[in-house]
Amino acid sequence: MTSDTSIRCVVWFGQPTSAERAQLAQAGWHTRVADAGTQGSGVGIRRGDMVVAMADLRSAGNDALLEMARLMAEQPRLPWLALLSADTAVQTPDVERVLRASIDFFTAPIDMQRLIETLATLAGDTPPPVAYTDVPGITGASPAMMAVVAALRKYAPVDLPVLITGETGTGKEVAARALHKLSPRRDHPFAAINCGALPANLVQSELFGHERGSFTGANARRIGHFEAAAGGTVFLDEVGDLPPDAQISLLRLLQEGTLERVGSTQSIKLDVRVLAATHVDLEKAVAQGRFREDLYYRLNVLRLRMPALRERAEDVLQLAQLFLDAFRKQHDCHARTFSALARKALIDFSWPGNVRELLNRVQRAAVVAEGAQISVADLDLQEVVNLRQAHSSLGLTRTSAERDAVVACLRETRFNISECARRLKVSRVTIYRLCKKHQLVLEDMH
Ligand SMILES: Nc1ncnc2c1ncn2[C@@H]1O[C@H](COP(=O)(O)OP(=O)(O)OP(=O)(O)O)[C@@H](O)[C@H]1O
Repeated sequence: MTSDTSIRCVVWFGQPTSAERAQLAQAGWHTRVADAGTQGSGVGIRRGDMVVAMADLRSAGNDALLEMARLMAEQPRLPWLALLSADTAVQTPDVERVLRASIDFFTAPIDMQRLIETLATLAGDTPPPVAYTDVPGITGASPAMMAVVAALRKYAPVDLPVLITGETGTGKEVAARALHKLSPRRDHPFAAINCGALPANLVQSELFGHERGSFTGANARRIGHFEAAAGGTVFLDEVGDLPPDAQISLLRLLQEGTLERVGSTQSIKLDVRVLAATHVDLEKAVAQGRFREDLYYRLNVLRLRMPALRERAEDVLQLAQLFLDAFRKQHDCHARTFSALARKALIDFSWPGNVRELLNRVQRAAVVAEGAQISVADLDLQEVVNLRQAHSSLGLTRTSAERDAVVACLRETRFNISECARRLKVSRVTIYRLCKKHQLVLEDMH
């Protein structure tokens, strides 16, 4: 974190041009030129300063390059950026090492605007991810999330039950809280109850309360969660787990707006809005007789489906950065961003545990990451990368086998396209298409 007195400094290993220095100064960055060979770790970093290191390879000779790679290995906590000339040989091992250790790289002519934007991101200046100010807790700008936000705005002021569906960790409770906060009930209580976690013999008393002496251990009158939330909203998570007697009581509350405490026959009038969530197929539970059909219709007046994270890949990076930034505010952690490979893995992963899993993985990665960027290994997503590589090498194998088969058949048929098509059991047009795809020029092959 930077403080008011901290400075923003680019420690430049190499030679910045005066125009580059001037533009950085204008953006609030002080440039300190350092010599990789002599300065090593003594770059004069003050605690609290925001420092970014620049590995300028544009005119670096072999020795400077080696020094730079060594320095980067020694200073993994510094965020490094690399500058390349148009003819830097990027495939050489030393340049590769530098690029791997860099958060980003820029090729001459340097796009100073992008460079300054990157510095601002590293300093934490980027505007927070799109968080809908009037829809608290909801982040994401994907079309699927926009649809959710539109539904939340529409449903919030209507005093009817909402059935929220979606896989585990998709944000059903977040959506329920948003509905409450956007509704006229916002100044009254919000109670979230996981029906699956209530002890079976106490569900009725937990939800609707009990009178003194109504069962063994009921030493005093107790009001239940519904009464405690009077005037507000009750969110019933895993509503499909409610036992039959609690289903009847809930139906009565929804139909007549009344409840009875366990051990009492007195009806109590109550004003609460009920939101319910399920990650199981409630229709199936109705068909199997495990859930009352009349209650299902009462709860399912308005329906909201929370999309799985894999359906909104656009949101993954935004959420990941949001979770990392939030973690950094609370903990001393070096990680500021994600490596390019880690970003790709985050997008490619299927996220069976949805947003909750993303949050957990990012927090764990932030703890274990050694440097400024979170790697694939920190996220424990190495398998995703391996799978992608396996797919791409399978693709390459298929492509080269296809090319070989076409070339062999063309040779055998003495470049008779009709005969080749007949033997490969494809049309003549397909043979021409395959020749084009594999860049086979028929005249060259004779
Ligand atoms: N759109 C979002 N923006 C920011 N954080 C989110 C979002 N959606 C979910 N989260 C976070 O993900 C975690 C899981 O969300 P939540 O508990 O609402 O999921 P759920 O669908 O109710 O899960 P379950 O079915 O397991 O009860 C929470 O920490 C929540 O804050």
